[in-house]
Amino acid sequence: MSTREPRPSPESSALISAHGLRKSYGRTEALRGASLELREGEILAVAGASGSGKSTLLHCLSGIVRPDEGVVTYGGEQLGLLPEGRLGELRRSDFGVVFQFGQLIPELTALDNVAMPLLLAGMRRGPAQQQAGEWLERFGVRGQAELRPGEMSGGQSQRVTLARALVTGPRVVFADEPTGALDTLAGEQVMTALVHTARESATAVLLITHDAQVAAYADREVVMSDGVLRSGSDDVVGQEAARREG
Ligand SMILES: Nc1ncnc2c1ncn2[C@@H]1O[C@H](COP(=O)(O)OP(=O)(O)OP(=O)(O)O)[C@@H](O)[C@H]1O
Repeated sequence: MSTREPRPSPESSALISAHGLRKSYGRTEALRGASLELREGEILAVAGASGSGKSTLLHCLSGIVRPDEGVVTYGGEQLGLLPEGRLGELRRSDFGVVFQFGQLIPELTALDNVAMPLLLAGMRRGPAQQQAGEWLERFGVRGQAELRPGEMSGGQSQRVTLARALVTGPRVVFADEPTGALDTLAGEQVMTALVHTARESATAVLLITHDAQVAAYADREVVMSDGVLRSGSDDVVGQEAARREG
């Protein structure tokens, strides 16, 4: 369904790299020199205690928040140097985001929610709805196409959210506790659907979770602790370098 060009294998170099990220909110240092790499097609879990800085990291990597210090590079471009317009374009075309809940537009049906990013990208209504329907099918929620978010279960609603995040064929999906509000079975269905689709389309996934069972779906896991990533050999090396420089 994606029209993207073929890309190098998942073993190739970093798609996104972050080096020495620092971000404070008032006196709270949410990030204190975090570095990591996400490779093409890789599923990377970021674990860590509540308040350790995981969501802030995701916001910096996806260009939602600008770090106070440090560099995020995506596909060779430094996000910090991009004008707001280009950053917005990149977020719409190359990045998909899935949060814990509440991202769907409550007034729209599941079908229209999933068609929305395609309409924003300039696709006509008919083809956008057709493509949205195919993505609902893929995530097992075609039967819910005409329902609004308030009329669906949490698991169904999250699968619609995944369809919406993936419908534009992003190269990276940022998922912040995507199963956090679900029971075990619904969580497993959502993770299976996400991982299957990501593998099929070689989409990289940055997955934030405190749940070891969810992290087990990833290729690799790093742990955030007090604003730095403490494990994962590549990342530790990056942080050591950032500390020496900083
Ligand atoms: N917009 C904000 N304004 C003020 N403080 C913030 C903001 N965002 C995050 N923080 C603070 O920064 C720190 C890191 O928060 P962050 O949400 O990144 O952690 P987290 O590891 O994702 O936590 P959780 O697992 O509970 O979601 C926390 O102390 C938090 O209170």
